[in-house]
Amino acid sequence: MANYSVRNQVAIISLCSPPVNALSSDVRRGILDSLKKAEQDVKVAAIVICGEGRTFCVGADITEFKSEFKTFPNLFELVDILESSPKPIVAAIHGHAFGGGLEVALACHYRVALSSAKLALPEVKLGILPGAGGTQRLPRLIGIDSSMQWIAFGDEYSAQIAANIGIIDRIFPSNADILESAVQYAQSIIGKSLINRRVSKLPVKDASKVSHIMEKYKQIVGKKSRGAIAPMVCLEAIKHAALLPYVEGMKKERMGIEALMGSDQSKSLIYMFFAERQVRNWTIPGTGINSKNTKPIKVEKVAVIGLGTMGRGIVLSLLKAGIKHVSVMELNKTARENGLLFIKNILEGYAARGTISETQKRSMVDALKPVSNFEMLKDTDLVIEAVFESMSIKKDIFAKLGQVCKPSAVLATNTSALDVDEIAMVTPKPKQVVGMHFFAPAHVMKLLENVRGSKSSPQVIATAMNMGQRMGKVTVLVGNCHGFVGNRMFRHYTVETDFMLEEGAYPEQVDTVLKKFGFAMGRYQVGDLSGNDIGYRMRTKFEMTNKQQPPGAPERER
Ligand SMILES: CCC[C@H](O)CC(=O)SCCNC(=O)CCNC(=O)[C@H](O)C(C)(C)COP(=O)([O-])OP(=O)([O-])OC[C@H]1O[C@@H](n2cnc3c(N)ncnc32)[C@H](O)[C@@H]1OP(=O)([O-])[O-]
Repeated sequence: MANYSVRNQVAIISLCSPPVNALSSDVRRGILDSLKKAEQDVKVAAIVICGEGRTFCVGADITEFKSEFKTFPNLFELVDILESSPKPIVAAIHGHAFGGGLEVALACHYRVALSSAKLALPEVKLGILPGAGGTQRLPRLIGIDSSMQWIAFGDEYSAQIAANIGIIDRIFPSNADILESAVQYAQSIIGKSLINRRVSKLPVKDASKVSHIMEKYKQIVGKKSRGAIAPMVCLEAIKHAALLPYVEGMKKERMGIEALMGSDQSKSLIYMFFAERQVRNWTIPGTGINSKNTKPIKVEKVAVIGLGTMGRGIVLSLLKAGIKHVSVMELNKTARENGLLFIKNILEGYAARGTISETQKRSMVDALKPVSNFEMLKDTDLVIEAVFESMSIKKDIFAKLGQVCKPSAVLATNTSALDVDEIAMVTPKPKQVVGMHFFAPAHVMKLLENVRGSKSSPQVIATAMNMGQRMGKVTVLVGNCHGFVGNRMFRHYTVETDFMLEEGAYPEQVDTVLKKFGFAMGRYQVGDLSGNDIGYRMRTKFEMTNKQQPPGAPERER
């Protein structure tokens, strides 16, 4: 749906489809009907398209993909109708202009945005390409090179970056009223020629360099998006913008999206998109307790115990989440020094690449508080233990934490398989204990498995879930059983790869095939990173490794 009103010669078309103004068929129809009204009204001299609520528009409605091409106007028809309007149209962007939302904005004659707005063409992350002119209009505005960067990786950019490269015409402060500012802007452009404002009519500036740029991105995409089909199809579509007239380029873009939509890769990525959102709505089966009716405990001070591979990654995740007080406890002096150095080097790297500013880097370093004894953790809100995977060591630590930490402190164990209830029982308040199972390297991997012990209180669970979301993790609540969910799934994968070793393959051969298929790391590389000894200890503990078996006995018999 879209609402229509007129203010001082300016027609306002506001997208109204909470929560994110996705371009469903109703919204597209609403825009078209409003546009007709504005064009027919002689008192209207300019048009503003904006979004109601928290955002401008996040793109096509993913739930309607199956019928996307069937209902008029579909998005690729709508953008051409908008661009050919005889009255100037200004896109007023706040929140997000993503995917089809940005493509609508590119079809408008002017684009203004709040400085806090974010822009992206993230279709590639759904296994498709921008199919409403994005691959044809963006290169005409910002060139082939930047377009390949934006479209083949789908990352989001700030309004300021978008303004610097020519997508946004005017930025307003983040606290400005976007609609009021856009209406004033629209009044200022009334009567101006639209000749250079229709992006599809512009030439592509760096068109002559397309082959060279294409080669560069093919190399990058081949490494960064191994096995993914959509990024290469995106590059091809952008190449056509340089080589073909707009109308022909659009035909190629359409062929690209039709080929990708409905592919297994796209179906899986769309499934993931919704699944990642669904897990935020956690529930404790059979109790009526859920994310909606349980509040997390306020967490300002966090401590991490252990600065090995996992601990370092967890500390970095907390710093990136903006936690201002992260105590790090590692009794071994060399491990402590190495760990802190590792963390600082990673932060330096982020700052050098521009992922964080120098000021953010300094405040993250300031947030690091090395501590040398348990007493120093007494006013910590959340402690995450990330030491060696040994029940006796963990029990020892939790017994001490139970003595020194304040009663409301949440005590989390980063175990990958151990019984959270057994750990909790050594503390005076087992309801404060929960599992937070990170995956190595914890500052990179998006998955966090929070383990609900039989005594964990709803508030403690809510706190762990909330902290995961603050860290930007896909945070899943699971029950307490051997290997939880992640490692139970991973086990089937490792069993099959281990069969291959038994049948004569080398670990590096197995890894090469897996990486070629699209895995970021091979299975044996993962083992080296997280420590093969951990798996060995688990198997031994559960008597799955029978030392009486002769060498060469297949894994299923060991
Ligand atoms: C021909 C077509 C060509 C075109 O090029 C194709 C496209 O545009 S493809 C599209 C290209 N665009 C994209 O890929 C952008 C996809 N969206 C995003 O990346 C994030 O939503 C965004 C970062 C924008 C906001 O993050 P946030 O503030 O944390 O908010 P949130 O993420 O929690 O979402 C809130 C609710 O909205 C739901 N929902 C969201 N988007 C869509 C959608 N497009 N559709 C339907 N639903 C959508 C989401 O499931 C959730 O529902 P629930 O029931 O409450 O769980």
